[in-house]
Amino acid sequence: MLEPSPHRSGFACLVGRPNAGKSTLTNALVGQKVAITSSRPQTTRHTIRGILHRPDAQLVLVDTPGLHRPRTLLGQRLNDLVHETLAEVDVVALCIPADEKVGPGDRFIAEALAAAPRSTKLAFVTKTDKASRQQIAEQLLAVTAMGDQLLGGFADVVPASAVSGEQVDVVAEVLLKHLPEGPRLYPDGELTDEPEQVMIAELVREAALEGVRDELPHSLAVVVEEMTKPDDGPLRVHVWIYVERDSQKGIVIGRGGARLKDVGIRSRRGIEKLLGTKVHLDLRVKVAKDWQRDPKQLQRLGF
Ligand SMILES: Nc1nc2c(ncn2[C@@H]2O[C@H](COP(=O)(O)OP(=O)(O)OP(=O)(O)O)[C@@H](O)[C@H]2O)c(=O)[nH]1
Repeated sequence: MLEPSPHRSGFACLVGRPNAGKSTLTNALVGQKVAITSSRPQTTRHTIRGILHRPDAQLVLVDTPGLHRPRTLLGQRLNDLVHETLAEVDVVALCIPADEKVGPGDRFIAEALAAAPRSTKLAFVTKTDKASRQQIAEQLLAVTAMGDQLLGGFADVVPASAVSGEQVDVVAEVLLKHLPEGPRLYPDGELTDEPEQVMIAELVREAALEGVRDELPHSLAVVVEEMTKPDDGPLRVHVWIYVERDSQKGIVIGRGGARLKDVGIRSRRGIEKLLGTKVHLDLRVKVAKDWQRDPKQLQRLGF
């Protein structure tokens, strides 16, 4: 009789430039929307874990913010978070889009990975649906060469598309293959250990950012102030959206409050789906001046 293969478990983390497709790939791997995707860079603020369950393995995916050169205290905090995460995980995968040349941003991150000696390093060439076969082949070579040069080689380099689903199964297999032997870390069926309130805040944040100007992503923080359940009605969720300036408050609220109303309708749908119950959502917009630079405010807003 064949010996059953040992159970594997551990943590993996996808890193890469802003917009490299980390959140979308995380969602494709876990099969549920846990991380927040947006066509704007640098929207992933929290370390969000998705869990991949297999009979013989369990992978805990940690989705970090994009590693970037910090400009503000918030940027610095995000980078610290990334470095802490990198030092702790078993596998780190650098995501590089198939349709964009390997550049200084990718090399900056590869060098940061070299400073985390414990973990296995992989590379995923993402968004292959946007590139020709020729482009993908060239990108695989370029990424492999960069790995050889900067961190002694990637253990595996895999092309995939989270949008078409092509090769996502291979990405999962490769991530699991490099995990150490170990027991189950979480019960079956658990997809994320993010607190509900953080996920609710992220849903509102995503809706509030949809279709607005470029400087807003870094100037917006969302906090769930209170959740109450009256006997005779749906769950009431009170959420505050913080902006830095009055002008930004105007953008979020929109003419006659139309935009905020729309944000409320769209995020309420997501929250109801997440919680599986009817929700009354109360959204308020507040100005917290220069919150990105103020340690006290950052702490209050959960950073
Ligand atoms: N065509 C295509 N688009 C993709 C794919 N994966 C991601 N995208 C798009 O690329 C953009 C960025 O994707 P994200 O997953 O948010 O990227 P990210 O690396 O998590 O970005 P940050 O949170 O800014 O660090 C979004 O508009 C996605 O829809 C893919 O496989 N194919």
